[in-house]
Amino acid sequence: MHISVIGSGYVGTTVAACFADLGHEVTAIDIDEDVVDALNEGRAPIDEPGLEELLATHAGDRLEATTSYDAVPASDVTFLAIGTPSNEDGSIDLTALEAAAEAAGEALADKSERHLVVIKSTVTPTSIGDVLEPAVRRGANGNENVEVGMNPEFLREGSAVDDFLTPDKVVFGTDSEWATEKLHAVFDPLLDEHDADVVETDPATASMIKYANNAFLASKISLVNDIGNVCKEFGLDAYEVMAAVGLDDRISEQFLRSGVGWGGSCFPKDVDAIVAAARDEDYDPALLEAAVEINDRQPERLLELLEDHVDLAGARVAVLGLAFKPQTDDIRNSRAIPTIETLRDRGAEVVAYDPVAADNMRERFPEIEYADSAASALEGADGAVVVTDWDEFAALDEEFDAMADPVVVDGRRIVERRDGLAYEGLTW
Ligand SMILES: NC(=O)C1=CN([C@@H]2O[C@H](COP(=O)(O)OP(=O)(O)OC[C@H]3O[C@@H](n4cnc5c(N)ncnc54)[C@H](O)[C@@H]3O)[C@@H](O)[C@H]2O)C=CC1
Ligand SMILES: O=C(O)[C@H]1O[C@H](OP(=O)(O)OP(=O)(O)OC[C@H]2O[C@@H](n3ccc(=O)[nH]c3=O)[C@H](O)[C@@H]2O)[C@H](O)[C@@H](O)[C@@H]1O
Repeated sequence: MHISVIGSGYVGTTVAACFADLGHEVTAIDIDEDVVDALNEGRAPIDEPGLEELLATHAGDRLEATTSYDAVPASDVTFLAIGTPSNEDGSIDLTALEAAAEAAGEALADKSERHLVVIKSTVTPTSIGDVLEPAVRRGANGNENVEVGMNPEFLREGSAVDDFLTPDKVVFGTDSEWATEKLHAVFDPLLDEHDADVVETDPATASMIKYANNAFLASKISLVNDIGNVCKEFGLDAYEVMAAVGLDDRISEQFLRSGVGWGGSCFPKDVDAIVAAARDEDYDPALLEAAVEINDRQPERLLELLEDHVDLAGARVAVLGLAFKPQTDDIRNSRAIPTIETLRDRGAEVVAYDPVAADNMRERFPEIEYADSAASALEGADGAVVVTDWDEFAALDEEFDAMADPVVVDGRRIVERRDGLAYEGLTW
């Protein structure tokens, strides 16, 4: 099959490279020429394990990239993987996706065979019917051969290729059997290799499945954080408690790590977007609002625990970990951001360290100090907090002895407790 993928960011690049690997002819389309050049040279514009290898194998062969939409009508199916950020009020901003949907429609205005345009981006349940399908139709000048479907994506940053190629489920949201069959033709090479559940539904339900998935996972972590805070009050270890709770199949052992909370480019924006969409329909999703509030409070609790040991005004505090999770340099909505902001508000001098994300954080906080190792961040510090669970922090030991006062508040349960180190766990 010939597939065009519009948008070559985290999702679009991964999807395009994986479709090529599954044997399809793929054209990746992006407005960013640097991204297009990188793809054509077989280089990954983003850092994801396994992606560079796939691109190097397929670029110039089954995969090509371009800034032109001319490849759209020549393909059998088109996927749209454009960003869907938040407006100021948390609601979904469809501007970029709507523009790309209309441009895809324009490219298809004269196509005489049926063509499926699939929304891969995360969009609210009314987005396709109210905004995106009309945009495609407007562009296509009413060409009845063009149909719109939805295929939400569940991959995680840091394991994008592996997650895409070994999904638990794939969701096809379509308005016709023909469109469902097209999506089967796209995904059957994957489903032949890997057993995954296939959910066939309509586009609005498919959109909601994606939000329900992310809202559930984010709320699960917030619930675990709430329970973890209670554990801490009783002097109990939330990790021991949740390890036992997770043995219940109905709960599962995954996403039970309590601590400083969830960040990243999707959980915060997606929970905000579905909350805003629900409020638009005059429903207040109280549990989702509470999940956000608990998440916002965790960095503050981390620093309250530090303040039990250190007077923050004038103190030198090491912040270990800046990325929103390990194995990425992505700092979007990282819990390190409110942590650093509050430390500075309280008059602390911040020295930050992350193995890969420091350059990105420097753009956000150019005025703080960045150390080139955890050891040098800790040297002479009056206190330390751990915000990201990088493996290397588990090996820290005598480095704490070089602190002015060896105090660490661990927001991710990664540092080893030992004599001579005042250690506080956030929820243990
Ligand atoms: N990042 C992730 O891990 C996941 C993201 N998603 C969803 O997938 C969607 C895309 O997210 P990302 O890939 O992270 O976004 P991104 O921001 O990394 O990539 C978007 C790409 O679209 C390009 N673009 C913008 N306008 C264009 C146009 N008119 N024509 C062609 N290209 C255009 C940009 O240059 C950029 O390369 C979002 O809705 C997101 O919520 C879903 C699952 C996972
Ligand atoms: O829609 C998306 O973009 C994606 O969002 C998340 O993926 P991602 O944000 O890449 O990363 P996760 O591994 O889910 O971690 C998100 C945040 O939760 C935190 N987390 C995760 C698990 C846990 O037990 N505790 C916890 O605090 C992480 O530290 C991180 O800050 C989802 O896991 C993906 O399924 C989804 O496709």
